[in-house]
Amino acid sequence: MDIVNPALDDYLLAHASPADDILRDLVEETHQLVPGTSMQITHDEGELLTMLVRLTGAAFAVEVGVFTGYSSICIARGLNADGRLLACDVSEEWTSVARRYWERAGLEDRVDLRIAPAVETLRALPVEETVDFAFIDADKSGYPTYYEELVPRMRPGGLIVLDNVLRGGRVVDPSAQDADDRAIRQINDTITADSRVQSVMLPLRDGVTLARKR
Ligand SMILES: C[S@@+](CC[C@H](N)C(=O)[O-])C[C@H]1O[C@@H](n2cnc3c(N)ncnc32)[C@H](O)[C@@H]1O
Repeated sequence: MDIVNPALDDYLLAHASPADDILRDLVEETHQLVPGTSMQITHDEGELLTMLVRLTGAAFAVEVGVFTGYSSICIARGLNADGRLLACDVSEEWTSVARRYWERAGLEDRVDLRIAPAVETLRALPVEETVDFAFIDADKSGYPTYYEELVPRMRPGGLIVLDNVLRGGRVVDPSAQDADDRAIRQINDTITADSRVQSVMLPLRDGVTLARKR
């Protein structure tokens, strides 16, 4: 199911501030490494992340799901001067690409990569309100857990962004019942009912939720 008319999707993509050579090269290399992949966020979503990180004045950000590093570059670029990004993934192979591009973008000192199941990395953080910005874009069945680990660690006014919350429209297809479908419906309903946050779901690409801690 198209979330947005494909022609309008192209138009939207063409009307975000343009990507630089680093991001363009990363897209090309990623598609050579994983042909046909849809895992990488698109450029307009990346611009949105950088803008949101800047708007929240973030100094400490957490990313769950690095892959080859597109979203981490966008987040790290929005951090304030001494900002830090804790980046969680399980793949040495994919994040080795990310490391090269962080270096090329001059961001390697800002990113702390942890190769481990993200739930372990998140649970190892003190339960204190220190996180300014978080982006969740990893295994869909983990979203409810990642969200619950992050909310108590977000500072008031901090923002959690979740990707793929529409699952290509499967959220409104009653016959779509795999574990990921159920997890995404669960987290969408949880966030809507969660008085700790103010939330809105955007029909950008595969659906993006913004949840701001009150
Ligand atoms: C959709 S991709 C992330 C795309 C990335 N945000 C980007 O912009 O290119 C999902 C990533 O989550 C990682 N992942 C899957 N399960 C994970 C887990 N349990 N803990 C941490 N990362 C995980 C995968 O290795 C993969 O790199």
